[in-house]
Amino acid sequence: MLRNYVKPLLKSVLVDTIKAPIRLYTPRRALMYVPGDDLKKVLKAFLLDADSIVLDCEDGVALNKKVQARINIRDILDKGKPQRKRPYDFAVRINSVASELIKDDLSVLVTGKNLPNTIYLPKVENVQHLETFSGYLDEYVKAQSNIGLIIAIESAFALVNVVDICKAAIKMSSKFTPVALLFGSDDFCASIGAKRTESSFEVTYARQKIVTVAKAFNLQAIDMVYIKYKDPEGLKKQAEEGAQLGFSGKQVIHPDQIDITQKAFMPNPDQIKWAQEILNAFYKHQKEGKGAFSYKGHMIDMPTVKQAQNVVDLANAIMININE
Ligand SMILES: CC(C)(COP(=O)(O)OP(=O)(O)OC[C@H]1O[C@@H](n2cnc3c(N)ncnc32)[C@H](O)[C@@H]1OP(=O)(O)O)[C@@H](O)C(=O)NCCC(=O)NCCSC(=O)C[C@](C)(O)C(=O)O
Ligand SMILES: [Mg+2]
Repeated sequence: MLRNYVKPLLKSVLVDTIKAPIRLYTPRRALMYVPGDDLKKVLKAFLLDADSIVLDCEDGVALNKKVQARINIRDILDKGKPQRKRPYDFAVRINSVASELIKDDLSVLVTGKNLPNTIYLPKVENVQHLETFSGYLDEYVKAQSNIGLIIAIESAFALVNVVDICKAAIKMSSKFTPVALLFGSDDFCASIGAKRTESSFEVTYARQKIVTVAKAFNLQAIDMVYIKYKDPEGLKKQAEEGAQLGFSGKQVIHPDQIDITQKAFMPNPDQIKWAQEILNAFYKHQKEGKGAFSYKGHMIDMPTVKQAQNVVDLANAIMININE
């Protein structure tokens, strides 16, 4: 299993020799949606191994089940975050600012003694949406809090505004911290009138823009859903492509999608070893006052060192989760 090969490596190669402080990193390789009104699925989700569990109040829940979804989620929060062998991100997808359901969601979901780790705000179109959300959070969350915020980009207008949205999110955060940009490809395709294809070439620009902007603002980038949940080969291909594009993780809708997706976003043992060697060589050369240096015939400078640090952060975070 994946965990079995990472653990010995972490013990013998990563943790013992790493010289840099381990930075906080919450992995979100698979971000698993669970309709909040469906208690059976909600309870099952906590037995699964997804890095992030998103209890949904939005589009996975029918209009006449929204109240039930809120009640279920609040009940779970009140009992305390369910324990799992491996720590995980407990997220809630509320309804969008434009939906007018958001106040009802927040009035139930963030007014108890326990908050979710992360709020996922769908269909963020512009800076005003964030300001409205931030105002509601100030109104409902009385204590100091630092909830993570996932910002979903799901329309042409949102994509055009994404840089401003990120700039504003980082400045305005009083009760929340932006942690990720997420690509809502189904709504996005509806917004631009694209026809879906097998290769997904119609969303290439949007995917690359979201990754680029996310990384520019030091946020995670979460790739689109693969809706054919009975097609593991297709999922693997799309998940690996997402990892190659630079995404940090991917949205999933079914338990069978978790393992394939998390493997696609997990650095393999060779990559972990490579990253550790680069970091060790970097620290040695820094002490000697050298910036760029040579490693196995390759010129290594800061961008490569940062890539190596990303690999080490992810591997460490998966095994030694620092989320809570
Ligand atoms: C597709 C469905 C209906 C098939 O559900 P099913 O029950 O027919 O499937 P199954 O194969 O029979 O399920 C096997 C077992 O897994 C369970 N199960 C199955 N799914 C889940 C789940 N998600 N969470 C937890 N448990 C789940 C299910 O209850 C069953 O448990 P059992 O063996 O104990 O009886 C089901 O998988 C499901 O409801 N998935 C979530 C759908 C959803 O949330 N969609 C909205 C998110 S995507 C979106 O909004 C778009 C986006 C981003 O905004 C944009 O691109 O714009
Ligand atoms: Mg959507």
